[in-house]
Amino acid sequence: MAITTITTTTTNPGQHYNRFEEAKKLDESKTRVKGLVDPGLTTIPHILHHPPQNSPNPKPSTRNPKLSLPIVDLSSTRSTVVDQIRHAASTIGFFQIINHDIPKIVMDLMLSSIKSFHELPDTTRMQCYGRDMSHGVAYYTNVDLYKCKEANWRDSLEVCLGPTPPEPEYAPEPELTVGLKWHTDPVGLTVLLVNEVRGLQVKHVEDWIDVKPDPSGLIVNIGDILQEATCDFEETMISNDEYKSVEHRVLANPSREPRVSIPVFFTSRMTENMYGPLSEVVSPEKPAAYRQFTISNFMEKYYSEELRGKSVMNAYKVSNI
Ligand SMILES: O=C(O)CCC(=O)C(=O)O
Ligand SMILES: [Fe+2]
Repeated sequence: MAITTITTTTTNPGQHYNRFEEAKKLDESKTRVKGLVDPGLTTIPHILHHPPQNSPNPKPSTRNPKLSLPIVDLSSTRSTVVDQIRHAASTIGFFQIINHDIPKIVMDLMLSSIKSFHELPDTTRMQCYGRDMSHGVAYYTNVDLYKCKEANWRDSLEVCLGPTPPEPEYAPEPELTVGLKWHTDPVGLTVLLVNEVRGLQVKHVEDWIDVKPDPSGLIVNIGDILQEATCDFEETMISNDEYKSVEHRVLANPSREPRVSIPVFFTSRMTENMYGPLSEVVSPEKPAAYRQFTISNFMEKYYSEELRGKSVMNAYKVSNI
């Protein structure tokens, strides 16, 4: 793994700090960002300071004050649902689904069990800390801790659910987050369950839309690689810009109640198969906007950098070759 040392200036001119050393200290202490506030810390370490351009809009958008995520009601007729999803996927790139038949009690139990995991005594939880996904489970603070300039206020429990689920002793638990830099998801589709603590924002043209989650709904967003969920996972495509993988971020959580989110990422296997825009979405008027790629190459590229908007997708644009 390539590790980059980035040294930046503190807010006090003239003072420097070694970002890599601070990242290493945070990682090796296994305290995670939650562990920083547990003893009652009132200031945050420098590594978590973001420049103003990463900060949230101070006010809601004045251009589009009413913008919100489209709702797709899964109890409607199939053709209505298909039309609504197609429209949402090709405009905002995000939508909320309601009437999905997942009992509310199951959703609440998922959220509360994740919260309980993150609240386990340090000694128990620290045993799980690590970035190695070879057993299908990892638990760490900041996926790009050694690559990013500024760290996010976010601890994650990552579980690989398929094709081989984790061994039983590694209990699957998704993740808790209270702050995430703007990014797109390097997957086909993300289905997201969040608790009542707000924070998710979605970029639409020049605005950041505050997502107001429906308590019994699920949020869905289009990822960089749009996937057709066939049984053998072979039919993968980029929709040639027809569907939008949009930038989103999570604001730092000012409340005492932790923000819990459970994103389930649907993606393809890491094969050497070549993927690219499907022939159905390519025409003389709309030639392929992306070159062919392998999922493993795409993922390697994505995780070799810090989380950063659409930079990886753009690297595959035909116009950028
Ligand atoms: O926590 C959230 O609401 C969003 C999480 C997210 O965007 C991600 O994990 O990719
Ligand atoms: Fe995301």
